[in-house]
Amino acid sequence: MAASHAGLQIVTPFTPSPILVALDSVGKTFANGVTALANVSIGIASGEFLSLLGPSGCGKSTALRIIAGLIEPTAGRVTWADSTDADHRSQIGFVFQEPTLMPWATVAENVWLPLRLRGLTKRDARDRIAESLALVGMSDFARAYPHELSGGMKMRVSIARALTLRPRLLLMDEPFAALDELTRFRLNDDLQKLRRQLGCTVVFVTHSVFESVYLSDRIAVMSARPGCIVAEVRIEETGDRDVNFRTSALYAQLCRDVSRLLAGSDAMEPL
Ligand SMILES: Nc1ncnc2c1ncn2[C@@H]1O[C@H](COP(=O)(O)OP(=O)(O)OP(=O)(O)O)[C@@H](O)[C@H]1O
Repeated sequence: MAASHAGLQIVTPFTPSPILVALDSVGKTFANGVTALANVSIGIASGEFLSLLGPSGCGKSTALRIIAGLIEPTAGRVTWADSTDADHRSQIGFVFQEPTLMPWATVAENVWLPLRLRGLTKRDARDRIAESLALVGMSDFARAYPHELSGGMKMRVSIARALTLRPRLLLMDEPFAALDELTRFRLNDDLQKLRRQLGCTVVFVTHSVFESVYLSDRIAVMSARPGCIVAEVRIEETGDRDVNFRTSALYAQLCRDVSRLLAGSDAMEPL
């Protein structure tokens, strides 16, 4: 262990259990010669909230897309602990930075999409659509169109859509980066509740130290490109993550510690 404070543990490396998905020496060099990731190894524990925190361009989205199976790594591999099924897409929900809603379709029709792609009629999907909208507090807007919604509401719909298949793993790529601070805080709180309610595992990409400390059980700090994990920080705070936590001395201390790690990440050896 490299360092320890009340509520924070910096660990090298940390192996949680039971593992849901593991990245083993994963690297990615794109066709244009850009190496986005080098030698990334990390286990994602069932039920944990893991943030990938790093500077812009360090390969966070690339790592997420590799976990999702949207792109293949050029080195190493991704393994799912308890499944030999080659296609894990049905176990994954993906939330992008933009809500990416279909503008011509209602909120309910947007949330129906993943079920529709699996052959469910709107009638068959009705209960699941209603449940998913209720989870994100959007039941009253089922018939609205995206242009009638605020940015935060669109993101709620995008999260509802990602949850319709009740994924084991929710992958979120800077979902709140474009939102104003108050909306972001509210969605952070609601995401905490959702995660507790559904018990799903979350991998969350962000370059916000504050957001990562507020939300995570563990933060993987990445260095600039080619991205690799240089530190893993475990947030030991087990109480509610709420306004009291956000305004506490502990939270301020944790943010300071993680900021320092991030600032020094380029000089650190990969884990
Ligand atoms: N399809 C692609 N082809 C070529 N290069 C790519 C491709 N996708 C990403 N890259 C490059 O890989 C590097 C990592 O990109 P990535 O989007 O994963 O970083 P990031 O950490 O998520 O960045 P940000 O925080 O700004 O979203 C960048 O230099 C980017 O230009």
